Amino acid sequence: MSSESNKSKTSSKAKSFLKKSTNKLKRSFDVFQNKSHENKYKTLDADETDDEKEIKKLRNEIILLDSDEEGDTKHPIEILDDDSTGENDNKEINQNNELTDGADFISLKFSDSEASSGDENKELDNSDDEYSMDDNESNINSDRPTVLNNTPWIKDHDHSRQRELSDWLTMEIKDFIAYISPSKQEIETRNFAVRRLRESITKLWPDCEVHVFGSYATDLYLPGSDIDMVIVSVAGNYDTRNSLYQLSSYLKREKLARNVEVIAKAKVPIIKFSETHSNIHIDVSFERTNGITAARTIRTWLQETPGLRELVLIIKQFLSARRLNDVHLGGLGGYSIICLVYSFLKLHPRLSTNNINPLDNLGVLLIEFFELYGRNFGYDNVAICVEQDNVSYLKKSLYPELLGRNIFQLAIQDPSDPSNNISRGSFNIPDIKKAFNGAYQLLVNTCFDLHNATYRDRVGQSILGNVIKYKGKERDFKDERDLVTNEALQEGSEFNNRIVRAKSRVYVSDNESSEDDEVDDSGVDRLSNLKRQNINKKKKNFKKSEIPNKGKKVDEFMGIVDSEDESENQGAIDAKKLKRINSIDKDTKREYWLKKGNSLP
Ligand SMILES: Nc1ncnc2c1ncn2[C@@H]1O[C@H](COP(=O)(O)OP(=O)(O)OP(=O)(O)O)[C@@H](O)[C@H]1O
Ligand SMILES: [Mg+2]
Repeated sequence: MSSESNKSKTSSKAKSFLKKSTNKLKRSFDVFQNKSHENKYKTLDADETDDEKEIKKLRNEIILLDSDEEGDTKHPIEILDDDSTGENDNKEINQNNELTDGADFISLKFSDSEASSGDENKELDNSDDEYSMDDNESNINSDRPTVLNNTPWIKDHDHSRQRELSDWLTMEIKDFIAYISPSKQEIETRNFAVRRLRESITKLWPDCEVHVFGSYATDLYLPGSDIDMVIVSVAGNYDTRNSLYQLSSYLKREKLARNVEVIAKAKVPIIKFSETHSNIHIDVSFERTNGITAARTIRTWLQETPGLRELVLIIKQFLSARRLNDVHLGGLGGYSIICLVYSFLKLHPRLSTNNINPLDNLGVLLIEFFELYGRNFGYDNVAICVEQDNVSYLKKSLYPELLGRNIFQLAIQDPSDPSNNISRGSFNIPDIKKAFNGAYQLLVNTCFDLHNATYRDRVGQSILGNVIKYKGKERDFKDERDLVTNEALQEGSEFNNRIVRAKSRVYVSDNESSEDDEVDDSGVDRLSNLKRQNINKKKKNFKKSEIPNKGKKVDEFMGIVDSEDESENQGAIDAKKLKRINSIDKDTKREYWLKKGNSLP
């Protein structure tokens, strides 16, 4: 057969594949374009439970944050305190605050009367809108004070001569990301804080390991983001109230922490504090490895999904500026934001068919993100699944474990625990949805206005300014991530590599392998296995039927290695964690072999 006909065969195959996958994706998106879909969000407020009403009430009593105050840098970029003289520091948000009086375009105290304002934007409103744009929002009305001070990222970065507004927006997004990305000094400060805490905590508890997860370990942090740390040990015995209080006293005594708070009664008990040198907020949890696993997954997503970091940081800043990112107040946490953006990008028909380049189309993608989650997403019908190789939408009704008390609750299935809804705490979906819809309209309106403006009027304008609402300290505009290593990111990646190497050495004989065995082959999961084993040891005697009966390398699989095997395994698995696992005490080993022996017929 000629190479020509081969070529045409391949290209028709490729076309048919493209068509099939586009159709599949179109179907996925059809969920949101159901013509008969009835907008039920108008009545969302009425569905609030008493708890939610109470928390809403509380939200209006949030103390204003003062980012300059010693010991509090949690949200240096909060917009709540708009008063540069500092006169209003630490006052409660009251009816005059910009968040409650609707001066921000997301009115947190949304009422029917507010909904009917905004006539000037009527033609852009759709009939379902609960949101109407405030007159003050337009970026380009010359009667208003310049927004230049609030948009430092456009300084010396003028894109006003771009013909396509979407290109301008893409460039502005990139400028903002460079502006908000960490400087060398910020990375060093975070590294130092982690090192200092790790060294001190392992002095107190020599048998523990201190890991970093969350946004610092994934490079998805804003200047004010906290650092999430977890203490893990082979024995798994640090998840007690006693440990919580022991560590919090130690941190205070050693002057490692300020503003220490012990949250003992939560589902995940933690200690919260500010690290004394850096003032960075730290959350320490105990004996939970799922955050480390999640960080590993997110790093992989970032590597394979261009545009993810940019959009996540924009959405994070957007929600943080409106105080809609705090899960304790029903907001959307960092992990949920990542999953929303990731699933959006993976399921975007034009991205998954390689029809457009995400980095060249960040502007359009941002608008589409706001459109999807602000207007079209069927929160009541659709759950999001971000499993490896299976990013998809699920029919919510088939997953009762993901349903919350409210049918409009956002549902994101946790890839490492399918029964966990990552966004279960985010009960304030009505305001989040309004905010996204507001951002959509604001961006569309601003682009429309700028499109019709003269080039002279465009100079010095920003498309993103009112969406971003950045009011933090002036930054140096330097993304210096390539000048200094983020040690948490590096440790995480090294850990990944070790897992890949370890995977190739781990096997169980075919006829004896079980599903459980095959998933649990990472260092972290070995640790979990071992912990589970220890817990079992404490709780019950093994019945014969429950005793593991694995293939010849099951000991390696379980992280339990006899001394003669050690040299071989040590070469492949030089991880500190695994060394620790390998050096578990002889009683555990004996117990394990005993059980193994008992299982023999
Ligand atoms: N509801 C949840 N279910 C399971 N794991 C969660 C949940 N919320 C948080 N986590 C874990 O905690 C980590 C940190 O969560 P967090 O919400 O602080 O996000 P983050 O990426 O660190 O964002 P930020 O920069 O705002 O702190 C997540 O990466 C995830 O591993
Ligand atoms: Mg965090």
